[in-house]
Amino acid sequence: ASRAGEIIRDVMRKGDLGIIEKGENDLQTEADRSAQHCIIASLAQKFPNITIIGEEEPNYTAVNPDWIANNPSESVLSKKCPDQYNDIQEKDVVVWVDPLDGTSEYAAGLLENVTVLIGIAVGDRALGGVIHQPYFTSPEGGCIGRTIWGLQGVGIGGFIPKAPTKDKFILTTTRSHSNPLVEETLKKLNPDTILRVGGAGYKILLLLEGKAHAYVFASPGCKRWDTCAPEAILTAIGGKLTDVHGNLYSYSKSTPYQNKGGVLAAVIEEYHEKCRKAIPPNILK
Ligand SMILES: Nc1ncnc2c1ncn2[C@@H]1O[C@H](COP(=O)(O)O)[C@@H](O)[C@H]1OP(=O)(O)O
Ligand SMILES: [Mg+2]
Ligand SMILES: [Mg+2]
Ligand SMILES: [Mg+2]
Repeated sequence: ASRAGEIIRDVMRKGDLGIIEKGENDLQTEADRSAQHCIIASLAQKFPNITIIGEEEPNYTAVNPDWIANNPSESVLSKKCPDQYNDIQEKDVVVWVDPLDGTSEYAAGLLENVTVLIGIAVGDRALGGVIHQPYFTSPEGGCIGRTIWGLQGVGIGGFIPKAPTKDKFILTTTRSHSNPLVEETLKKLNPDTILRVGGAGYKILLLLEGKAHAYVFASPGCKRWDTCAPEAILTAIGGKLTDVHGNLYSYSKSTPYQNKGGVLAAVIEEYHEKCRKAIPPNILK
């Protein structure tokens, strides 16, 4: 994920984004293509028998050898693998790759919103995930980029979550893909503040930082690669990511890609429940 983050920064630095319109309000850039190539080639080389599903169309040109990441995180490898994973076979693993989440914001120069998402599923369930934020700068300055990971049974790493304030009710939602359903739902939930930012990954970072209580997007639009890594990370610390009905998405290799029931996510289950109960039947329908 961090190698992909370097590629994303390189493309922006060179200035030629190579934008293609995949559909209405749906862009792809050279950074999306190259970052996906890097992640898929790196994973496929090491784990030839897993299934990898990426957002972008596969790119069959030879991969730049410089893009093959081969420097595993020692701090992650030092953790004990929970016994529940001992019998997992490579062929049972599905990796959902969103090489650049927040493409609209990347193209608009809102770079903090950009993340790289890699989610690991076994069977239906999202078990592990990585969110890399390539344009994060620490308040002390210096190091660019941060990587947050989570694995059920282990917890999360790279980040210490903060609890949100109890004095206000803050929601986060889409910046660039709103519609009347999304807006009606937000109105019904009656938050004190709505943080409209780009990317599913970035909204999960806002939840982990305690800047918002819940992520509410009552509309189709997101796909499995947007939510697999976020769901795994939230679940690893007792949080929840579901559709607006409260149902978990399947991440098996045969599942449809569209998250037709929208997104409802929170680190603290109480806030997930509060939002779920307040979504009116006409929206759920
Ligand atoms: N209508 C849509 N068309 C394409 N992608 C969408 C749409 N709605 C959401 N997404 C994807 O979900 C992410 C989160 O949505 P939003 O930023 O609107 O909250 C987007 O950054 C985008 O991912 P990506 O940028 O990887 O294509
Ligand atoms: Mg996209
Ligand atoms: Mg995305
Ligand atoms: Mg993307």
